Amino acid sequence: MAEEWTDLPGIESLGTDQRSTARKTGRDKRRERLERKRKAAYERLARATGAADLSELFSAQPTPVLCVVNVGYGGVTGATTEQIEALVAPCPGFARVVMVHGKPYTFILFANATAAAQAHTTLHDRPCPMLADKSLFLEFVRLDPSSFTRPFQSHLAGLMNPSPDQPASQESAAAYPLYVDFPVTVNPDSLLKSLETKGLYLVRGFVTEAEEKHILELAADQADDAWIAVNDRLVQHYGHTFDYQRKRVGDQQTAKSRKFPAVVHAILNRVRTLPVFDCDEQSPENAAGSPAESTGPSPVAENRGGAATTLVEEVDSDQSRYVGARRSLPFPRFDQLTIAKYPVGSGISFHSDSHLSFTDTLLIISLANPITMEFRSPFYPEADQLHFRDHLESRSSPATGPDRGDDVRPGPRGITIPNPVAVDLPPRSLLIISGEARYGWEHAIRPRKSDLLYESGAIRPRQFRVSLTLREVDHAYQCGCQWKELCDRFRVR
Ligand SMILES: O=C(O)CCC(=O)C(=O)O
Ligand SMILES: [Fe+2]
Repeated sequence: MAEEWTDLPGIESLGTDQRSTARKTGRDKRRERLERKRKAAYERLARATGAADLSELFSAQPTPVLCVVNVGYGGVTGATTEQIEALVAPCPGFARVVMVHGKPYTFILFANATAAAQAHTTLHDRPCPMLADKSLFLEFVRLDPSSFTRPFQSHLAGLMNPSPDQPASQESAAAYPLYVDFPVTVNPDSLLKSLETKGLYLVRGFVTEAEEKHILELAADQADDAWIAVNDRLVQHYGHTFDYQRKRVGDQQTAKSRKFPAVVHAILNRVRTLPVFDCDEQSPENAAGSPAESTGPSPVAENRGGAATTLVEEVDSDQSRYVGARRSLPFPRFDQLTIAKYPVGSGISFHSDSHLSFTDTLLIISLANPITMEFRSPFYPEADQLHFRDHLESRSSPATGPDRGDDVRPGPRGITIPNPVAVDLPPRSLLIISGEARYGWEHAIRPRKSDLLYESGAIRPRQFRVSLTLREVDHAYQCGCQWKELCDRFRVR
């Protein structure tokens, strides 16, 4: 099948233009740019599908399904189902668009291979005015079981032929749960509870509406030049700066202010009363945001997710405040605050907050709008999503969730934490990242324009979000954790 692949348009010409820059015309340069984009798009698709050879996925012969290699749903350079539908609607034999949320590609289904071939001729490798003149790269999808993932294949087969005497449906693609490869949003409390065993706690509704309003107003009042642009988000540091180049804590002088806003102190004083914290550890006066006092090594600097997180007692109290395990985490002397503004589409790449710069236990407060944060760990195998789905299938309310069940095999019940795992952060929530979740896992917010909600199966468009991240500077600048691959003490400094 490799020969088939080399016949695919455009692939042979990758990187072949070696002429000197001096003699390049504007047209040559445009062509080169396009070739680079094409190469990157096919490489991205190979990574996203895990295909060793793209001939496993694509056919040189027309089939009724086209894959748009370089347009996915809602990413920064993505599109919506409706945009792609509008683009292909004039093509004879067009049936429907299928976008796999969170993936960089799109499928277009046609009544037959001839119709797909015509659309290929019309659209492939041509600038698309509806998508800011982006050139689309289209391939015919192989319709045998090795193509793409098996679950996707079975969904695709169902879509193409919903019943023997019914033609392929024209319904909106959003009605179909084609999200099999996408890490689901974790809202079931049972799964959140199992994440607590890793040191991750989500406290919904922790910040009051009045506090939220106050902080959002404070943020809105700041002049544009008071914010530092870090990729697509904007940040301000209090207490200490953070140097994103060197990936370590910076000085106090260049921080926006050495003092935290008063409202943050009020919130921190409530945080320390949560059952996860060992309340008697420190007095409230020097517990929160007193950078001038925090010059010696922290009493919790050696904790590193170790014995102090021993489970003491289950607490099953007021749902709106906190439900979780009582632990004896020492309460850090939080002295570094980052306020971040996330415009729609922006995120933060996977990272473990500097082990050397900060002690155990980080806080993330979400304001204004929800966002999905993902956690992954190199210390666990990539999760078998089917096991996780088995668990979800076993929940009692199948009617409220999307129909994900048609290829779920009977499997072990109980909770398997997926890797990566997605946690939805509602506005006014507090996320506590401690112990293994802090040292042995990385977290990220994917830069995209929407999140997929497991509970409803809905796609939730992103909206502007503000976060507060609170950490304790480790003045000893040391770490002895066991999670070496994620520890910056092993990075060249
Ligand atoms: O803003 C957030 O929600 C996360 C920020 C974060 O992970 C960080 O600054 O290290
Ligand atoms: Fe972080």
